Amino acid sequence: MAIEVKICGLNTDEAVTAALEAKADFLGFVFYTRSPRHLPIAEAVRLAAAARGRARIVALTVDASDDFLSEIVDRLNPDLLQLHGRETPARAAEIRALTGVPVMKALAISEAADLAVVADYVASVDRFLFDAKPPRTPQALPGGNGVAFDWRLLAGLDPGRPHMLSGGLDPSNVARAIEISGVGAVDVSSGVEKMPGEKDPDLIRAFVRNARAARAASAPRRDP
Ligand SMILES: O=C(O)c1ccccc1NCC(=O)[C@H](O)[C@H](O)COP(=O)(O)O
Repeated sequence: MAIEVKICGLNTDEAVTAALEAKADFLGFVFYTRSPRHLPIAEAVRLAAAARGRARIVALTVDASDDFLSEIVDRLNPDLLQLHGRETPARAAEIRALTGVPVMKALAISEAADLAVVADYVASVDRFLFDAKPPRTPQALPGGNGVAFDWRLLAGLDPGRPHMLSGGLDPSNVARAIEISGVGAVDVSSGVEKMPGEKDPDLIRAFVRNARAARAASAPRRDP
């Protein structure tokens, strides 16, 4: 079964076109003002128009308010909400009920013990995104830092929901990351950029190609 690929932090027509032509499965738009990938909602709506029906549209937020989430959902109509902050299981369930949109909870991983919270979230979310812990620096973002974690921690894991691996992936390591972790889906942001916030179409194409060429060790769960 083909590996699913999400390209996150898209912010130009050129990058969206590259991701669609490469047949990425998910296109992520970041709504977080501290990020170099942050987009005003109107710009995300414009960029996402080309993607609708060709790839799933993901809206990434960080501890967003009900009002902001409702505005994103009303205007962008995303297929998935990526929760990349400190949202609790109760808050994730609340957001899913409020918006009616499936949610993917990002969990920061550096050791096996960090996976224990999966059980707390499983009833409240539709997908998991396993990402690295951000560096402990004042300027670090909650994600998109280009930092990897030990992919072996995910080998053989069944979190009860479809899951994606992210954190420090790039075209040169994505196939190995898939083979070691056994995941059926991967997510990338800074590994397909020339500099923070500036996507490189060639790297996007190479990432998708190399991910699809990897030998998946396990059958991925599908949908939503
Ligand atoms: O990308 C951002 O700027 C960002 C900001 C705030 C929260 C999350 C963010 N990105 C999350 C992603 O989905 C990234 O794709 C994921 O963390 C992997 O990033 P990278 O290691 O740069 O590939």
